[in-house]
Amino acid sequence: MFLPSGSGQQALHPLKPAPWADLKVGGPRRLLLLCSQRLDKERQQLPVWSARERLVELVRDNQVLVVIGETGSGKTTQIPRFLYDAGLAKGGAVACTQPRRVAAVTVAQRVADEMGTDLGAKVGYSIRFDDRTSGATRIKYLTDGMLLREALVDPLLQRYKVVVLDEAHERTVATDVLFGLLKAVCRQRPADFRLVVMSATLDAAAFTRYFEGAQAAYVEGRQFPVQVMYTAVSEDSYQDAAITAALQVHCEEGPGDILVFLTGQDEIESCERLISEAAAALPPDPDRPQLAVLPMYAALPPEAQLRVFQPAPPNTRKVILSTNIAETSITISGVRYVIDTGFVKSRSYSPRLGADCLQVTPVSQAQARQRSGRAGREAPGKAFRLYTEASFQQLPPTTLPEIQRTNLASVPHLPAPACPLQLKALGVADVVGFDFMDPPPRAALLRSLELLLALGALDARGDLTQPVGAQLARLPVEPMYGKVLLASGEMGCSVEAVAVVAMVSTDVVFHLPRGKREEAVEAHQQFRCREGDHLTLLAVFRAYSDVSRKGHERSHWCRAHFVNPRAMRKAMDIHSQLKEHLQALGIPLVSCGEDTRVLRRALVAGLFPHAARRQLDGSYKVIASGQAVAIHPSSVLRAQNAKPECIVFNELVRTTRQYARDAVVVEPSWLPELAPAYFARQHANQQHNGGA
Ligand SMILES: Nc1ncnc2c1ncn2[C@@H]1O[C@H](COP(=O)(O)OP(=O)(O)OP(=O)(O)O)[C@@H](O)[C@H]1O
Repeated sequence: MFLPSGSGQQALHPLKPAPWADLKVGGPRRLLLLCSQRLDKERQQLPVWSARERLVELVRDNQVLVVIGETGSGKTTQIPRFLYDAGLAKGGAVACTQPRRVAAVTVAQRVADEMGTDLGAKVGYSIRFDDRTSGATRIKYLTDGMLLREALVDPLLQRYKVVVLDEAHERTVATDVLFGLLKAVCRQRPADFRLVVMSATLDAAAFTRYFEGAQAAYVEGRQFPVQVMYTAVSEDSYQDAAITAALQVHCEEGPGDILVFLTGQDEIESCERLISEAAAALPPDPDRPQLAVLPMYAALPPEAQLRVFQPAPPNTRKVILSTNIAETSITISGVRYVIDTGFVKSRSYSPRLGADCLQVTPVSQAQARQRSGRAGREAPGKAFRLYTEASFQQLPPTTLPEIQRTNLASVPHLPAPACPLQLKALGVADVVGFDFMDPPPRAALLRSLELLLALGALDARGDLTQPVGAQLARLPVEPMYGKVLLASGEMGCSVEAVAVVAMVSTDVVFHLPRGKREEAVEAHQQFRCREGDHLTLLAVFRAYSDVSRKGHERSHWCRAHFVNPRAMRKAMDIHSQLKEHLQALGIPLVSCGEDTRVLRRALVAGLFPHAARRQLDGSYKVIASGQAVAIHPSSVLRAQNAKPECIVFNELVRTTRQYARDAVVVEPSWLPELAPAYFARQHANQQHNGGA
């Protein structure tokens, strides 16, 4: 690997803002038909097209079909439609699940374009807090978590005649729970329900064994070849290697956009800066296009994510720096080159911490193949793996199912919490004995049941409690936050609690633009609340709500205060949905005004498993696990001299050390008062283990 010669010697003009920034996805109605005619030709070139009659026949004849086909062969966009066109959804609809929200949205848009209809009409999508479907929707792309939520009110999924579980290799907790539920639905609806399980990288035998009697179908061929390249020797720093490789491709390869897989937002932001700077310093070359660097990660506002999908303007090459959210299902038009660092940030349970943490780990071979697959969607492509071929061979063939590596009590991306809570709400009495394809570790299940017990969602017999457990299962937030909402109703601060939960559920609120960081920090100062991040977010919410909705006043306010306007719009939307949920559950909406004590007590009532206490040396320890944590650098509590004695926090993140993110100051005496059974048990365990 080498940097293009002469780099860093001469500064070029900085990049101009991308002119496609304001484009909207979708187009005028009259263009739809023309567009769909062109797309019809494209879909007929896909490998699944020639297999369509056989696939439809197999689905007709078999209740469960496992489809394996190369990335880009057309599974996601075509198979749901084949089944719909063949009448297999008659009297109902086809649901197609996706592990990621961005995939559900963009694939639905593509299929709507191909069918010449508006999104939300015959084809729609449903993701948490965003439903784009109507009574006319017959093909619905949705996250697997959303299908689980639907199963809560409609356990036999009567509205669907066919469910397609796509990207089944990803094995999120939600998909694994769905496997078990759908197996039961198959048993109970033998005549009018069909299940299709799809992936490019799947152990078909394991699936046909699990879904007894299932057939497997292989779709041969891929549309375009992808040449895979490895490094000759191992790289010391995958970030440096990624930057070098991106510039190398830019300088040496023909036209086409570049998709780089990194692990997280911080890393993406620093690489974005470094690549832009290095590109600006390249020696002038009239034949070389401009470089536009675009980030792509889950916390990015949806509109910013969709910008990645807009074509680059003439004479510009896009470099998209993405986490694994661009790894499966999606097609980013124009991408011909993939740079795979070989790493991913994934959530796993740390027995040492007694909690989940995000850790950078090597990808599996299946993930590496999915990543490479993003390069050959519209033309032949190249994938540059920043590791040696020998290292690839040593990677695990598939990713360990999330259900086997996480704390099941709080899987944050599940819209309704925790699979044990979901399962209980779905009427599964014996969660430990549930027909999981790969059962989670018994200890993890028991731990999550324990947490649900501590939250009052289960009783001592392990049954769902009424009303608390049933209410928690219906709220579209993690059970700990659900508990905050329920407690806030009783304590008299639900107006504030709903706002806080909406704010922690939206995207990153505070905007710190490069070059204006100090100005932004200064502008944020007025919201800072000494008592913690939740109250700071509440202050932003209140200030924003006070601004008139007329004209562009709210946008102006956001700009002046360096607040992300989309995050605020999303928070307002979540806020109104949560309010509706609380009203439906009969929870009163009452305000505590300026009495933050009441609100902080409500936060303790739900977040008590995430309580940490200051030690003599000024460090913190999580009370439940005894592990050391530091308050996250982004927290308002870091800016103060006095360290609070006790905090509760949203989540643990592990970078160079363990951090507690989003923390609020609480009084230690509230913990045993508001969660007596939990802290009595903790105390007993510590005595038993000889701890302090
Ligand atoms: N938004 C889009 N823009 C342009 N082309 C697209 C788009 N979506 C799909 N395609 C085309 O359709 C092909 C098939 O996409 P599809 O997602 O159905 O494949 P797949 O077999 O499900 O792949 P994967 O396993 O990677 O998800 C792509 O390779 C691409 O050529």
